[in-house]
Amino acid sequence: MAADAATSAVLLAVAADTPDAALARLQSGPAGLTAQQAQQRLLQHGPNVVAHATQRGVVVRFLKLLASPLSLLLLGLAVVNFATGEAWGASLIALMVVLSSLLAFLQEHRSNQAAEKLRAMVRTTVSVLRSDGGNGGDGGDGGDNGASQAIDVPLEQIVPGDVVQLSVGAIVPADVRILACRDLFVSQAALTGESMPVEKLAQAVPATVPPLELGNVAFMGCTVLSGSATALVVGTGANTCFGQIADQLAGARELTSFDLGVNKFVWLMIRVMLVMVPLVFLINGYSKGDWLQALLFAVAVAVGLAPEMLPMIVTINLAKGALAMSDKQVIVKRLNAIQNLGAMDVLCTDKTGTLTQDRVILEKHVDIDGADSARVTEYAYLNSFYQTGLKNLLDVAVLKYVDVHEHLQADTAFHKVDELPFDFERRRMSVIVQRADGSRVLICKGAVEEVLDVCTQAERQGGVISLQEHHGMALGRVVQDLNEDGFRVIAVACRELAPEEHVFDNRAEAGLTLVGYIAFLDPPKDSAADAIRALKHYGVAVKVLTGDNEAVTRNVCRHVGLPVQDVLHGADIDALDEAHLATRAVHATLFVKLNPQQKARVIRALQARGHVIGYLGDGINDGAALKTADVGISVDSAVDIAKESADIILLQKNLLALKDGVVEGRKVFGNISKYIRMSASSNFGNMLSVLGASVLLPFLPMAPVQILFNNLLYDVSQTTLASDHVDAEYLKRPRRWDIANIGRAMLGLGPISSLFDYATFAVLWYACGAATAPALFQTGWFMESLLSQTLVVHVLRTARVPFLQSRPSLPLLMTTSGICLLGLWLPSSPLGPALGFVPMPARYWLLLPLILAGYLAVTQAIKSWLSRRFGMR
Ligand SMILES: Nc1ncnc2c1ncn2[C@@H]1O[C@H](COP(=O)(O)OP(=O)(O)OP(=O)(O)O)[C@@H](O)[C@H]1O
Ligand SMILES: [Mg+2]
Repeated sequence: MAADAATSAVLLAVAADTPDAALARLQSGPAGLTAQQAQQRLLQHGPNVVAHATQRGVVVRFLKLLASPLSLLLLGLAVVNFATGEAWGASLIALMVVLSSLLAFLQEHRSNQAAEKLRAMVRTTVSVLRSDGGNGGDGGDGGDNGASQAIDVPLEQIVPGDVVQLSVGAIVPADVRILACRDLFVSQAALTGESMPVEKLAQAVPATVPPLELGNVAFMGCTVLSGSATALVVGTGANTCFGQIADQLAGARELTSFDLGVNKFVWLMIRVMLVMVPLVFLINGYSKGDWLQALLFAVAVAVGLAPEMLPMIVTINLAKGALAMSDKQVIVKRLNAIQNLGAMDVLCTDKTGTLTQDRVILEKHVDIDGADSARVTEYAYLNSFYQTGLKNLLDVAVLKYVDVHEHLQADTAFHKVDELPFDFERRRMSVIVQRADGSRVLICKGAVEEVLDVCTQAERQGGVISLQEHHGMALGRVVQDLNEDGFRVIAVACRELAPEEHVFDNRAEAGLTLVGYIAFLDPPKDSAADAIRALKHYGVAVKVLTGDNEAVTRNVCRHVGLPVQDVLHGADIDALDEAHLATRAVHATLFVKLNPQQKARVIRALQARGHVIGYLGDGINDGAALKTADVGISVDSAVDIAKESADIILLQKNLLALKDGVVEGRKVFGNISKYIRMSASSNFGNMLSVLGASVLLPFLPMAPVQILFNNLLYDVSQTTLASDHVDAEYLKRPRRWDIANIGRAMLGLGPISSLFDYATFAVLWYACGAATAPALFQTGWFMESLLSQTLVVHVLRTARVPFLQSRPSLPLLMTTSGICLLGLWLPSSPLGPALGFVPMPARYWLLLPLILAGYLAVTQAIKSWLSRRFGMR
């Protein structure tokens, strides 16, 4: 709270200063800081990031992994071992914990670095003034009147005192005091949820209002909607209004269904452990009378059940996936988004630039009867030329009319008075310009319906007619015809202003005279049709969410082969409650005339129906949708706010790259689920065996250290699973966490492994004379258990026939066979006696292959049945 008060105090003080005084207060100057000063302040204030998680030292991060509940539990069990004099057991457990934490740490470190490198490729920068430091630069006032230059600096390296330049589409990089600006409008939606643009000015304001209402301060995380500004950085990182909210939210990052599933699985294992372990302890204690050995045995069983490798397996897989995706020009900003990409079954996308090309051409300029009109182009040109908001593709296309510029002498014969920037509710924008003779005109352009709303009359054949009298139908027909021919249409209107009119806000857009329409060709992208087909093939439905109107969007959909089933309008959406919206949204493929909040609401409605939603967009109006979706996808050329909100960035604006990303996401998911299914079934099987053996045998079925060793070796064999191949059929459908299949694997396959364990017990007891030789029994079961678990990986990793129809990756083949050989060699190795192993008789060696072969064959049969019956993989 102290930081809160201090932060606001500085902001309030600076807001009340004149621009010069503000600069002085922060020991800066109009030319900005020198590079050296910036460097110093970066050390002093730290980087401009709100979450500190990534800043921790290496040691701290490692210790944090060691201190996970699971590791602590295991270390506790090691202490139990140690206290009872079982140094071997204690050190084995400790070794396992350190090994799994170390592997997890190294993987995390490597993947963090890789992810950082990838993130750097799409890093957002801000333009900062740096003085050349001619006047030396320790402390004192910055390079006051020295020369300065603007350089692009990553957002993280901004420091208090920096002078930054803001332009349209930029994210405000920190809490800043506006020093100078032109028609600056920002959206504070990220902070206040309020989506209407707020105008910011450079004048000093008294320090009485709540900070968020300061008219000359722009806050970190806000977006510049129009205009431009030079601003002084006041607070960075956690010392910003946004940083303080983010601090409260830290750790509350929404978990994906996959994260939740993994957590549930871990807890299931822990709960099973809590029931099993006391049971095993009591049975063995009573039946054998040696309570100490019973305790150690129970502890070892507990360790065997603990899924200590899971976090590492997940991280390795994600990191590998991110790297594979970067080869396909897909940059992953948030690793967890990878699973969602694989699970995504609906892709929502905006239209302009995604389904259509980045090239919009002004084709027609007509009056209200559809006859060519030069006046329309002239007015449209003045509007695009003088507006300071984002010059989107439409404006760019208008400004291509260079001869209009010369003919009008747009920059000398006119003088800009004011502007009313575009927003997604009004869907129009106006500029007010003054002619040489002093007369002023307001020129408005925007979506046809929205412009007509504010028109009362129209120009026709040199005269003006009232719109009430004019037949509304005929007016619409010109536009409708153009729309049906695939043109995007923008209406242009104007109003001559009375000399006494001086204050301009959105209310000035009333009583306008419609001048005519400009029509653009917005050609569909060649690759879009292929991509939509490919996504459909992979089980991903595509829906279009656009701010544009129905006719134009239908036309684009037709061209890219997207069948339109049902259309929902922004206005319809507002009228529906959550439940009805969800029902309608599932069937609709087209959502038109949406504002940014409606885009997000449609996504929430689909999510409520259990869909996993991807959203692809690149505009200021896509920020909310990108954050709401399970996986937000943007492109490198998008506005900053879209890039910052997205989880995944496509370096090429090509939907086909997205298909590759989806497949890669499913691979990652596939390999993680393999591990989970295998450990669920083998743990369950082991439990059944241990319980039975505890009841039946007069001695322990396996020595505690042997269980620990077995577990360690099996874990090592699994570390290469991330490299494994995934079958083509698996990749065909969206894959999401499926607890039922894990349950089936556990109950269907676990008992089979137990059955063959009992067969081994019989062989050892009756054929190998183990009834009187506990060490022989224990050695025999150790080998069978390790080999069967490790070999069955090859059966369970695929739904097909292993090796013949589906090959494992080389690394997986190497680790699994390496561990098997090690297991076979161990009893006769120098380490053997220390672990309580003895040499096995010839009969065992004859029967072991039969048991293993039988086990693998039966498992293969049951697995095939399960996958046919339940589509389980
Ligand atoms: N620069 C502009 N000048 C005038 N009108 C505009 C301008 N930009 C957009 N509009 C109007 O506002 C409508 C909504 O714009 P918005 O940005 O929400 O959607 P869009 O870019 O057309 O579609 P999408 O959401 O698919 O990107 C546009 O269809 C257009 O009619
Ligand atoms: Mg857009």
